[in-house]
Amino acid sequence: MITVRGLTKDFRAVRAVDDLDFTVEPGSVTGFLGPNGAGKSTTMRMVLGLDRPTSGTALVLGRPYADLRAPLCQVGALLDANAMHPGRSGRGHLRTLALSNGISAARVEAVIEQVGLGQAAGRRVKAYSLGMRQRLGIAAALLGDPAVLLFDEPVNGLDLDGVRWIRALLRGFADEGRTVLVSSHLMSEMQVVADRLVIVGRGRLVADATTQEVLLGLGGQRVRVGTTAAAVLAAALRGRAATVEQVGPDELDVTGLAAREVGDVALAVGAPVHHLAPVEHSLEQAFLRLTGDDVEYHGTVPADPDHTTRTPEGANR
Ligand SMILES: Nc1ncnc2c1ncn2[C@@H]1O[C@H](COP(=O)(O)OP(=O)(O)OP(=O)(O)O)[C@@H](O)[C@H]1O
Repeated sequence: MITVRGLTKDFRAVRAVDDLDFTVEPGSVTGFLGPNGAGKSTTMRMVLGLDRPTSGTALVLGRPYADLRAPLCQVGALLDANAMHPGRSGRGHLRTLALSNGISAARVEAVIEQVGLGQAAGRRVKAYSLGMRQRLGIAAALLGDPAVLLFDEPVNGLDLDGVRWIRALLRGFADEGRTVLVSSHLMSEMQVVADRLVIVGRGRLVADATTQEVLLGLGGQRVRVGTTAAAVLAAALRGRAATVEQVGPDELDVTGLAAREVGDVALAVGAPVHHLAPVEHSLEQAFLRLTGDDVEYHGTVPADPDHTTRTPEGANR
């Protein structure tokens, strides 16, 4: 388990992490999601004792990382796949780590096989592709067979095979009961792999919920209804405490009532219904709604065709 409480980190004038609170439980994959510069890496570094918090705590298995007796056997981490001695072989890199942590050479061979580097283990790291480095970094994280695993952007730069392999690996670790925290700025990736999401923007917690809850707008299921009596229906729905947004001349988005209830209200006020369906949001849309104001660096993007469906009420602030 990873427990983060009131975690804050300032780099001079920059508040990289701002009073974060969240818990990562064993047995599921928790996605740590946020735009570039949101503070994900800094948070992970503090969990791993590599950066000192300005205030607050980050505990692994109930202790600060520095107090763990055999850290490599309790926590495995992949932070930067390029942080390896380029002149060493993959096997040499793992043996050095193993030696300094009392881990056997047999275990080194086992993790080499587990990550599929058998053929390449004798080659120097500088000849490795990014995908091979990621595999080697993951082998290092697995060396001590730890209960807690942290991966910072593990699919960056990987081809589809590599991405699928990582997905299966993360799922397997969670199913074994390990605690798995995996950061990414790729919403589509997290939608596939994460059971829970901790979403940050500008260092602050934006959402902490199951992936399903985030997809449903953090509990606010939305129903889109097409009717030529939009004004009448909107007034009736508001009378039932629903939130209603006109998204087209003959179209309303309704939050706070199920599709069936919206249909019943329409029938009661005699509003003809042309279509009626729950709106499925992709995680990408939910993410943009949640972090829209918290992106550190905005680029210029084409107009969002779905902009009309955005409302602020899904945000958990
Ligand atoms: N060592 C440092 N010195 C000064 N500022 C830093 C340092 N490390 C991070 N920052 C700043 O802290 C903020 C958070 O950065 P961080 O790398 O933690 O974000 P991130 O969510 O991991 O981003 P990315 O997805 O781009 O990796 C940024 O504004 C960054 O510029």
